[in-house]
Formats: sequence, C-alpha cells, structure tokens
Amino acid sequence: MASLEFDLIDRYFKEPFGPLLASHATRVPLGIGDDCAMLNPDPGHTLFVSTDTLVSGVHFYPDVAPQDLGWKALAVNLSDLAASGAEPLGFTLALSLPALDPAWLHHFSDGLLRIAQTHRCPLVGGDTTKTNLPGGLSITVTVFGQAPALHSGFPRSSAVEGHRLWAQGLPGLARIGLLLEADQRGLYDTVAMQPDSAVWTALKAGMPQAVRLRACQQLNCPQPQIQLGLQLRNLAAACLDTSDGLSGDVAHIAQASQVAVLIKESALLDAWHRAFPEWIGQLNLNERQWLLDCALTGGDDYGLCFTAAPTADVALRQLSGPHALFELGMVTAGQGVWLQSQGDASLNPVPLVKRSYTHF
Ligand SMILES: Nc1ncnc2c1ncn2[C@@H]1O[C@H](COP(=O)(O)OP(=O)(O)O)[C@@H](O)[C@H]1O
Ligand SMILES: Cc1ncc(C[n+]2csc(CCOP(=O)(O)OP(=O)(O)O)c2C)c(N)n1
Ligand SMILES: [Mg+2]
Repeated sequence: MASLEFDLIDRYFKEPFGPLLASHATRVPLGIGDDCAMLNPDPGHTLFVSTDTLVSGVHFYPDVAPQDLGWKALAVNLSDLAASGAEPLGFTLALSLPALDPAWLHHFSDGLLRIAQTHRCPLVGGDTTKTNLPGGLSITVTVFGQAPALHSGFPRSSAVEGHRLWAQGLPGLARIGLLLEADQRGLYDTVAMQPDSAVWTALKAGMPQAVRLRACQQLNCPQPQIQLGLQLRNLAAACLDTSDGLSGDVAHIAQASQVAVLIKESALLDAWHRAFPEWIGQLNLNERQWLLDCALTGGDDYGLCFTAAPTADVALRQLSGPHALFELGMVTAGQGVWLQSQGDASLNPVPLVKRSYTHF
C-alpha cells in the first residue's frame, strides 16, 4: 500500500479513534497498524461476531450526509449485537471508495467516531481500497461483542407456544423517512410498494414536521438498542433487529422455531397513536391501512423484536416506557406469520404475504 493510503488511514481513522482504542487496551491489546488486531474478551465471556455492508444506491442515496453514513454503518452492526444481548468490544471497517475526497472522509469519520464513542466500541482495524465502479461506494463493518458464557444469544429458534411477542420503537417510521427522501429526489416510484400513490400524497400533505424529522432521523441515524439488549438477557427468548421489515423478520423466528407468530394490528396502530396522537387521530381508514402496511413491511427500522414467556411480563412492563417497548402479539402452535385485523371479533388471523425488502 502506498503512502497516500497510510496518510488517509492515519488522518481519518487511526488518529481520531486513538483515544477510544487506548481506553480499551485490556480488551484490545493490538489495534490499527498491525496485520491483525487482538481481541481479549473478559474472563468467562463468549465472543459474538456480525457483519453488514452498506452499498451506495442500495442502502443509501449517494448524496446522503457523510456524518449520517458513518453513524449508520456502525449502527446497523451494533443493532445485531443488541439483538443478541451482547456488549460491544470493537469493530473493523472495510471501505471501497470511488475517489479520495478529504471533506467527505472527514465528515464520515466524524459520524463514525460519534457512535463509536456513544457505545464504547473502538475501531480495531480494516481495509481501504479504490473501486473502479463510478459511485460504487461500499462500506462493510464487522462488529465484535461479548456476553457471559451462559448467555444464550437469543437464538431465533427459541420461541415456544405461549410466548408473547414484543416490539420496540415505531415499526414503519424509517420507511416513511425513505419515502420522504425518495420523493425529494423525484424517486418515489422506485421505492413505492403500493402502486397507488394517492394515499401517500394525502398523508404527506397532512404530515406534521415533527413526524417528517423523526422519520428521516430513523432512516439515516438509527439508534442501536445495546442497553435494552443487555437488559433483556434473562427475559427474552428469541430476538432479532428489524432491518428488512417486521413481518419478514418475524417470519425468521416462526420458521426457525417451527411456530406460528400472530401480530395484532391494533398493537401497531396503538404504538403509532402513542407517538403522534394528533396526527394519527385524524387519519382516515385508507391512510391507517397504508401506515399499517408500512409498519409490517417497511425496513430500515433497527428496532428489537423478541418473544418472552408471560413470566417476564412484569419486568418487561417496567422496562417498556424508556425503550418504547410494547406487546405486539403472541406465539402459537402452527407455522408462519399471521395478522389479527383490527376489531376482528372472530379472532380469525389472516396469513401475511411476505413482502419485506429482498435484495434479489
Ligand atoms: N455471504 C454470507 N456468508 C455466510 N453467511 C452469511 C452470508 N450472508 C449472510 N449470512 C448469514 O445469514 C444470516 C442472515 O443474514 P442477514 O439477513 O444479513 O442477517 P441480519 O439481518 O442479522 O444482518 C446471518 O446469520 C448471516 O451471518
Ligand atoms: C436508497 C435506498 N433504497 C432502498 C432502501 C431500503 N432498503 C435497502 S436495504 C434494506 C434492508 C436492510 O438491508 P440488508 O442489507 O438486508 O440488512 P441486514 O438485514 O443484512 O441487516 C432496505 C429496507 C434504502 N435504505 N435506501
Ligand atoms: Mg446482514
């Protein structure tokens, strides 16, 4: 590697992240600058590893603020640690850049450092290459975490009949952010799932500024739920973070555990109502149904969704306020994900078509 790359790595990654790395000297005895980093989990702890890539044009618009992109690249990975109940140890960063843009790198490094400091997760190494694809920016983060050896890691296969289904955050909020961002760029049609945009047009016209801001914030700067993941260690069974869309993500639990999972429409609408009472209160039936579709199938939220035995109810209700945790449904015998419609007295669940985000 030539010296220009060394300069780039020193200036934007080694130096700014140095103090954070130094404060983790016991857990990371070797960091940036050697062939490998060394990780040293606490005694009696198990190592957790996860990796996620963000690709320009697929996961973000090329003109997104570089600070936000730095934040999001680590956030989506920390979110996987949260969903496993693991505590961050450090991360690596693999960057493929179409060009060397110092201002862009400065802001990217800034956003990345802010979230790394927030979650005490040092950058321990990485790789930097040029890509010859114009605009082919790609960012891969691999995150390492730890948990006491006895901790299960909340495997998706551990849901059982009789568990309740819990969710955190506001499913669908990031999808609204994506639609707003797409709209601004004249790209609504490329991300719309519903063929008819009339409902969106009406919804958008009446959408308060506070909703717009929170939705774009959720899309661009998701908050990984590390603290909640740790608090769930003795309470949750199967857990995941919602990246592709709630119904498709929950289907992974149903499939891995060979159970059916029932989602209550009313629980989703109530969560939206608690967050934005005035706005939701004035929506018509079509608009509520449209919002529900967003909540069930929109991705990018990075909230936690998990099953837990009813014996955990009291403890989970105590946690619920600060984390925006709510009961979303239940686990029953059977297969797949089912939707209990609002006001359906016959309790006749409707199978959900799996319409979450898929890459291919
Ligand atoms: N190219 C790959 N090679 C090996 N394992 C993979 C690959 N891509 C995804 N996986 C694994 O498949 C599972 C599902 O991946 P993914 O949907 O990306 O999960 P997540 O939403 O948690 O990021 C994970 O356990 C992940 O490690
Ligand atoms: C420009 C743009 N178009 C579309 C989307 C929507 N989107 C892209 S990837 C994705 C799913 C999450 O990404 P993935 O790589 O599947 O994450 P993982 O499940 O591996 O964590 C979503 C909802 C977006 N965020 N930005
Ligand atoms: Mg992934």
